[in-house]
Amino acid sequence: MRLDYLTIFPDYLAPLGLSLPGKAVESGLIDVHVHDLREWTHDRHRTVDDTPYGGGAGMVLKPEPFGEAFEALGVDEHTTVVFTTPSGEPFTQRLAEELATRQRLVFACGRYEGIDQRVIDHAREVAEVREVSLGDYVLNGGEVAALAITEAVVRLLPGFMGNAESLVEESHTGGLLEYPVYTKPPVWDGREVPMVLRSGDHGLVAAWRQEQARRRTAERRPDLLAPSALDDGTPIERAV
Ligand SMILES: Nc1ncccc1[N+](=O)[O-]
Repeated sequence: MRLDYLTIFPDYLAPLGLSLPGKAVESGLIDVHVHDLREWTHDRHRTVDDTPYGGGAGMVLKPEPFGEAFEALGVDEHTTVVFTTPSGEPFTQRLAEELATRQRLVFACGRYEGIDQRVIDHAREVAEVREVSLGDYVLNGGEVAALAITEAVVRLLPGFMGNAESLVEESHTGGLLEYPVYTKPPVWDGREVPMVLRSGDHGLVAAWRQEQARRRTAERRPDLLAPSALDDGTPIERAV
């Protein structure tokens, strides 16, 4: 998978060379390119933003640099352009799984009051476009969201996580939150590991974990259990 990032703060995406994504780069699983949007400006001040038509506070990112960057990067029908924006669709594990099937992602990171709408309209004519939000809060820009989405997507790529098994029982994979986990020592701080987990009875352990996952989900995320108004009747997969 090739990943390109368009940003006015390229240093913000430096972590892409570390931890999980870094390993994937070395192994050739992903090909990462971070681009400073100002590469596609031509004035002395390398201007990327201007005041909003219609008035209002703040600045809007101009369309020309993005248009030239998409052209230079060869954005086409084989590309998925991800605009990270608070007005986007919510980022979920399901969307991560969908993006993990794409051959190329180009992240367009907004800043200030956002990107001129014509950039998005133009991109929709030449590529697949997803406007994605990390959550219902306002960050200063889309770089943090691009990093988070990258990590969630890249770790799903076949052959990326050393132990593919660890991808199976995770929060949000089976529609429920993950059960509590324990490791040695058997007693710590006067607290014992639940005996069932040390019973060696895999059936009992699985049942206990399923119950813990359902209880935790009911307490913290009842929305994951209640059929939503948008429910099309597809049953929610249960954690194994
Ligand atoms: N929440 C956000 N705030 C600003 C820019 C991008 C954002 N996001 O979630 O992608």
